[in-house]
Amino acid sequence: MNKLKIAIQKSGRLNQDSLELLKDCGIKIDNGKDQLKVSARNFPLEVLYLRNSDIPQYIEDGVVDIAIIGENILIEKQKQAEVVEKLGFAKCRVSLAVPKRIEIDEAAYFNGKKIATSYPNTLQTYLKKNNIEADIHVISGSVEIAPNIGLADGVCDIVSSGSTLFKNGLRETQVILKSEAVLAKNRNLNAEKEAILEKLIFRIQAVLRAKNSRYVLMNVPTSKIDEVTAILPVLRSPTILPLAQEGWSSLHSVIEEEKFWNNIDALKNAGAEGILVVPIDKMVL
Ligand SMILES: Nc1ncnc2c1ncn2[C@@H]1O[C@H](COP(=O)(O)OP(=O)(O)OP(=O)(O)O)[C@@H](O)[C@H]1O
Ligand SMILES: O=P(O)(O)OC[C@H]1O[C@H](OP(=O)(O)OP(=O)(O)O)[C@H](O)[C@@H]1O
Ligand SMILES: [Mg+2]
Repeated sequence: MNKLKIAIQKSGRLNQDSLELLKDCGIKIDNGKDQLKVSARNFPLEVLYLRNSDIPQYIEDGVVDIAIIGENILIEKQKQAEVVEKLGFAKCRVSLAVPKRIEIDEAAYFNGKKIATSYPNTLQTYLKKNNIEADIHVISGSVEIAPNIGLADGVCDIVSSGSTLFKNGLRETQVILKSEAVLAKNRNLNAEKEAILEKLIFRIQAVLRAKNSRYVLMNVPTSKIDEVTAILPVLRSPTILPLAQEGWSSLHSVIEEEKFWNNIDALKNAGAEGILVVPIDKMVL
């Protein structure tokens, strides 16, 4: 049987979350610490553990069919690949930063300046779009140290919490792009592989949807059911069961976690009590 080949980062920030996602999709694979290629035990999927920066080329060449990768790397490598699903982890941005003492915020500051980066294509595209002529100095890591050792006037690198910039006395001035882990695919998959991919995407979407949602149960005076229901942005309509105590009902529903917190006061004011919030494993609409 035809198998879909998926590239996963061998080690690094994406590795664990990628494997976890496949596991949550019910796909059983052995950990590839020593192996570079492992077949899933219960799904037509072959996992290849690769270096992040090599993956875009492998997708374009069809060495792998799909991959879990940071969208910023896909953009940087400028290879043929299609993003099919955003996965919600490894959220970061690629930004320009300067030493704190520089008080200029305008991108034009970088005219005639030297910028250290591991993302030369992303930076070049940004500079060109903004008519800035700067000298790009490519380094493969520890970019944030460059201004302190006199290697560059500024940096272009990944920022998440901002603590690496802070520790190195730098200040973020421009966000060039925002990124998160994505599922990307080769543009010319055959019909059989497309069918397997569709099954995988179906599972991934069920997992991601469930991650953001909660099952809520609450006790509500039966006379207040309409009022409480109006507050809850529900899937279809809530489940309502009578409580043993006369005049009270138990109301069950599914709600996005953020909306739950935004509506909690309104729910209580409307008479809901004994509110339970339960995680959901998978969610198929
Ligand atoms: N601090 C961060 N916070 C959130 N996401 C990040 C952060 N740093 C990197 N990322 C994202 O995670 C991806 C993997 O980062 P990681 O540092 O593990 O690998 P790498 O050094 O880019 O690649 P390689 O596997 O080639 O060594 C990046 O491409 C980016 O999309
Ligand atoms: O804003 P922060 O939360 O501090 O994250 C940003 C840092 O994270 C990444 O480095 P990483 O830790 O992946 O090390 P690496 O350079 O060895 O890849 C990135 O290159 C930044 O240096
Ligand atoms: Mg890194």
